[in-house]
Amino acid sequence: MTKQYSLADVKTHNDNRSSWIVIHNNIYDVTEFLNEHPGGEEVLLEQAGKDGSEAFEDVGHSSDARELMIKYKIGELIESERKPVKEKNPDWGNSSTNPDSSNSENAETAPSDLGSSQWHLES
Ligand code: HEM
Repeated sequence: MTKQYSLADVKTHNDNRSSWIVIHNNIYDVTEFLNEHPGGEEVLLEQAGKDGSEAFEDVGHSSDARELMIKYKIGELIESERKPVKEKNPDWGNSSTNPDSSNSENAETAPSDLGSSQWHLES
């Protein structure tokens, strides 16, 4: 059974002794993950005790990251506090980067066309 918590519950876990973060109505206990997070513990602590969905999406986390989260899930928000989830496509690149604009006239890094065929991920 998935446990349910309110935002008020989450709010009490807002430092490095206990860090809970809400992402898309799920609650994650990232206390043990703080010093493993590739993005650093600072950013996690900044979101600890609250809803970090937007911050999480802004980073454009990989699907690996999304898999990894499952491990830290401890529950869900109570129904009355859930928000509609606007998930971005977890695929490479998203809305803001249109493949059409890969008109590599302005080739920043690739030396002629020997470079990687993969398009450049700004993050
Ligand atoms: C349980 C929650 C989270 C997990 C499992 C997680 C996991 C990861 C992973 C695996 C990466 C490496 C890059 C990637 O695979 O996308 C990453 C990078 C990063 N994460 Fe998270 N993350 C979580 C929450 C957050 C939150 C709430 C923020 C808030 C801002 C955040 C900010 C970042 C940043 C800034 C980077 C570095 C991006 C870069 O250096 O290019 N993460 N995270």
